[in-house]
Amino acid sequence: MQQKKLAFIGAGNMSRSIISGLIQSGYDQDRILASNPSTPKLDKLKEEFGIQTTQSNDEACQFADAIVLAVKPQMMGEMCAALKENNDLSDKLFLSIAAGLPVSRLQDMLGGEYPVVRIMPNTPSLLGKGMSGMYADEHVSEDDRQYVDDVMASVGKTVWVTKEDDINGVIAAAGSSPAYFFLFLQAMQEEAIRMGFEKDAARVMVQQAMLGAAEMVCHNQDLELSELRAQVTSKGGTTAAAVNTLIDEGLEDSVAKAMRAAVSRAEEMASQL
Ligand SMILES: NC(=O)C1=CN([C@@H]2O[C@H](COP(=O)(O)OP(=O)(O)OC[C@H]3O[C@@H](n4cnc5c(N)ncnc54)[C@H](OP(=O)(O)O)[C@@H]3O)[C@@H](O)[C@H]2O)C=CC1
Ligand SMILES: O=C(O)[C@@H]1CCC=N1
Repeated sequence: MQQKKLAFIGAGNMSRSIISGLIQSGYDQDRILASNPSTPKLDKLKEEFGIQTTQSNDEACQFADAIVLAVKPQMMGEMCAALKENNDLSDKLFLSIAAGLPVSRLQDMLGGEYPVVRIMPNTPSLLGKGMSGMYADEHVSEDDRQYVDDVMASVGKTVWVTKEDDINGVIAAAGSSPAYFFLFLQAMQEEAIRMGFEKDAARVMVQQAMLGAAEMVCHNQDLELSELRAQVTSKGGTTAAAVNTLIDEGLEDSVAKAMRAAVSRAEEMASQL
């Protein structure tokens, strides 16, 4: 992989996930820098991954060939305004991981038609198990697309979308979705505790079941998900009783509604920011 000097502006959860994955895959730590207004997260990143850190976004900008815009969408306007005021942004490649902010809006904020790749990653990038959807328009060169793909592929799987709006679908299916699974596990753990298990035992059971189920899915690409489910479900047995309850209680409809809510919220953010 090309090892551009890469700066992360905003050293929160998502930057940490990507940086961790990058270091594990051998990216040169001296070519990664993170900036953040407060120091505790920076100190942790420096200690754990040996990367450079600063409290100055301008310093980060001057260091970098490529800049990951990793602040909350609501902070992006103010942060970019200061960046363009104090720095020459020509020759920079921007990678935005912000939900709900289109490339054109980011270019407005940065004050020029700079190359911006929109990325929708997720936090399992921390373990190299991320899923990132990406979009780039004609301002981004083939080389830069390849670089961004290499960066995100080093922390998980990547997919490119050709219509920018499809990034919102990626948010619903992959960016936000780890939280859906955590909620499901949380509900299961709580019920196992009510059934009398210790908290730790309840957690081990549900997490190992989910890990096993995820591995089954990944290792059986030729089988439909419904077939994997059928293999667990004995006729008239316990699984059928449980799964039919989930279906009768409207699980599938709830999941569909939740995913559509994520898309709607991304659209709403795009119109508000
Ligand atoms: N978390 C997730 O699963 C995903 C998040 N995203 C996107 O990633 C982006 C970051 O989210 P996430 O990491 O969760 O958020 P966090 O709140 O964890 O991180 C944001 C960081 O930005 C810092 N910050 C605030 N203002 C500035 C500024 N002016 N200059 C530099 N840094 C600043 C904050 O510092 P401090 O805390 O010190 O104020 C904080 O450390 C968002 O745009 C989100 O949409 C995308 C996909 C998944
Ligand atoms: O909740 C959010 O808005 C961000 C985007 C996807 C995951 N976290």
